[in-house]
Amino acid sequence: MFFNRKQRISEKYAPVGKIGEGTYGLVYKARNIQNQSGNSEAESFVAVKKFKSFKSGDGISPTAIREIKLLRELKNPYIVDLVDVMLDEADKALYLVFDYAEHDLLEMIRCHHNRSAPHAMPMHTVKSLLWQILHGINYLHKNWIIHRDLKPSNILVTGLDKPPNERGCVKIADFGLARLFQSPLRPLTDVDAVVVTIWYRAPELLLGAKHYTKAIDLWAIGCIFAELVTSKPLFQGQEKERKGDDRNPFQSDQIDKIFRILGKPSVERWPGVIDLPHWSQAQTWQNYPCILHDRVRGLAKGSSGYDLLTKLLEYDPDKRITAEDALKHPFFTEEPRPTHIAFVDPNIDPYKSRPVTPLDPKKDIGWAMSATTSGTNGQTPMTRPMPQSAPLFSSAPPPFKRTRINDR
Ligand SMILES: Nc1ncnc2c1ncn2[C@@H]1O[C@H](COP(=O)(O)OP(=O)(O)OP(=O)(O)O)[C@@H](O)[C@H]1O
Repeated sequence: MFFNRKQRISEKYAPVGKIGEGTYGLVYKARNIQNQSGNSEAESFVAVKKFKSFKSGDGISPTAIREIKLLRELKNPYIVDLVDVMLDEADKALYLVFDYAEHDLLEMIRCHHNRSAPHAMPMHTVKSLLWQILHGINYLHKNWIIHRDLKPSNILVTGLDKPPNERGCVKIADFGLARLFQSPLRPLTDVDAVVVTIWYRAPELLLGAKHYTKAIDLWAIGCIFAELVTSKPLFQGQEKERKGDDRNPFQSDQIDKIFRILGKPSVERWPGVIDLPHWSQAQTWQNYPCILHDRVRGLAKGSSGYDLLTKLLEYDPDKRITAEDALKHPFFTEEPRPTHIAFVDPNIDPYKSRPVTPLDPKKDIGWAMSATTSGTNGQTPMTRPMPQSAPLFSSAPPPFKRTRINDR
């Protein structure tokens, strides 16, 4: 199924428009043409992620190919489905085709933050989103995959184009790609001024820990939980740019923002902190009282929701709650109970549809323009499913330029 059928991407998916530009490439909305055979099936959409050109001869390693295969085998209701992997011979690009989701948390939160009419996200929605995120991450962690880049734009949510019982459902995106296409501690800014947000980054990484653990995903989930409740990022540090050889500078402002809200960690509370490279510098800073309850007023101090939040935002990664234990927390057995449909009414989607930008012939080359080229001269780019040993990238592909997340 994965490698054995030769087929052009344009035979399976018709581009509709562009929906985004991430670190690795452009993302398009496309119509699934094969689903349209017969009138009975409803129109279905996919998101096609185009990874930038590969040079023939330079290669993706067999290990990376195995990992993409592995990603295709991961199936969970709360993980975005990778439905196809294709190579385009003409524009030398790799296309990953995902199931389409109408929303992401960045846009949903923005809708509640709306300056003219701010309104908090309903607690049923907050709890259902958090519960689904934890289920998806628990599944990934059980499969030994650490997401590493959890943030609101990577948490997708399905809309009304899906059947009623599949609406308002979380689909975690962008997992696994980090390990495939970036070095473990990717610089925060790259040659093309790509900015990676640090707001969801765990304190152990900020203080210089060299290894990713599952606990870093739980920290990010804690930050996202607080943001769902307040419609504002909890720790908004200023990113320090990389200079010269220093690819991962000490993000002192981000750690300062955390200390100012949670208080500075003590060695008694987090014994391992003394082994972290930047602790000697950070420990000299002023101490602050914990004011978390003041920042997350939607969760009363003695409530189960507040208790779960503090367990997710535990400084010591060894003591931080796991996804499995978080799912057993009393917060989820109290009313309102979480459901797999996060909308209050499955027939009403209160969020704006994802903006789709028209295709630009100057930028959207190859398959994205195939809808126009195929009709004229029949020269549609030849695209085929990825062969097992196909060379792609010998090293990480050049990242696309993107806007800062806080500017979006
Ligand atoms: N399966 C999908 N369905 C619908 N939209 C998607 C899908 N996958 C990604 N997107 C959207 O496409 C846009 C770009 O996504 P992408 O993951 O490439 O970048 P990002 O998350 O914005 O940044 P980064 O690459 O740094 O993580 C985002 O708005 C994202 O929500």
